[in-house]
Amino acid sequence: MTKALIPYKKKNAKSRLSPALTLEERESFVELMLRDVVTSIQDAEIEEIDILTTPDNGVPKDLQVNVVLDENDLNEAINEYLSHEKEPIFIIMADLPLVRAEHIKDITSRPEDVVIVPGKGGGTNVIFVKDPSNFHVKYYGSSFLNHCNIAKDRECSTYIYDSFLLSTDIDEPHDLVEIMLHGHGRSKEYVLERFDMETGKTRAKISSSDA
Ligand SMILES: Nc1nc2c(ncn2[C@@H]2O[C@H](COP(=O)(O)OP(=O)(O)OP(=O)(O)O)[C@@H](O)[C@H]2O)c(=O)[nH]1
Ligand SMILES: C[C@H](OP(=O)(O)O)C(=O)O
Repeated sequence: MTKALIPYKKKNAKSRLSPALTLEERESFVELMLRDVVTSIQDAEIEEIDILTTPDNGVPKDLQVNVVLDENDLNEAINEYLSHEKEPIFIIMADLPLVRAEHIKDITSRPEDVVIVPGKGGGTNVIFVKDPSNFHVKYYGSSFLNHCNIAKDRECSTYIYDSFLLSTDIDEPHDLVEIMLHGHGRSKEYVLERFDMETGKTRAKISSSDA
């Protein structure tokens, strides 16, 4: 049975959003994005969700998830987790509030050994791996290429899942407008409350609602 794994960091999360959000706002906002991701996974009928986080990062108690604590960095913590798993794992980052249940159902029903969803700029937003102990992750930098190479080295058949919404991780202020345009759930409510949208002849962008 497929399990979902969400790596999650709350403390000083999303430093690249600092030009738009204060520390307190970023820490509240990542929790709302996490809630939206969890809801979509539950809507996709994946019953077991593990949130991999560090001891000082409170996961809201009302979420129906398991909390797995590991103080090591992202790659070490995930690789330790994968090394003990025998069933398929759907690894999704917590900064993907645009994910829908349909994406998750499509990805987890693929026949290949590994499915990778690229993030913009070379990152990796989702990895679905059928045999987790035969895989390891290498996030940061051009992690999409790292993960394609790891799958190749392990002789895994691989599918690259092409999706605008799932490739849109929320890293930088300009990504917030995508939540206004295409989001749902609590993160969308938050962004609509906190910012205005500027539209015109150029791309839509956020502006401060109290400007
Ligand atoms: N368990 C764990 N998760 C992490 C850690 N660092 C980041 N994450 C999670 O990994 C995913 C991708 O992280 P980033 O996009 O780099 O998020 P971030 O580190 O909060 O953002 P920046 O400070 O802007 O780089 C998100 O789901 C984070 O919550 C970590 O040290 N441990
Ligand atoms: C974790 C990292 O996220 P990014 O910095 O690309 O958002 C990656 O996808 O390798």
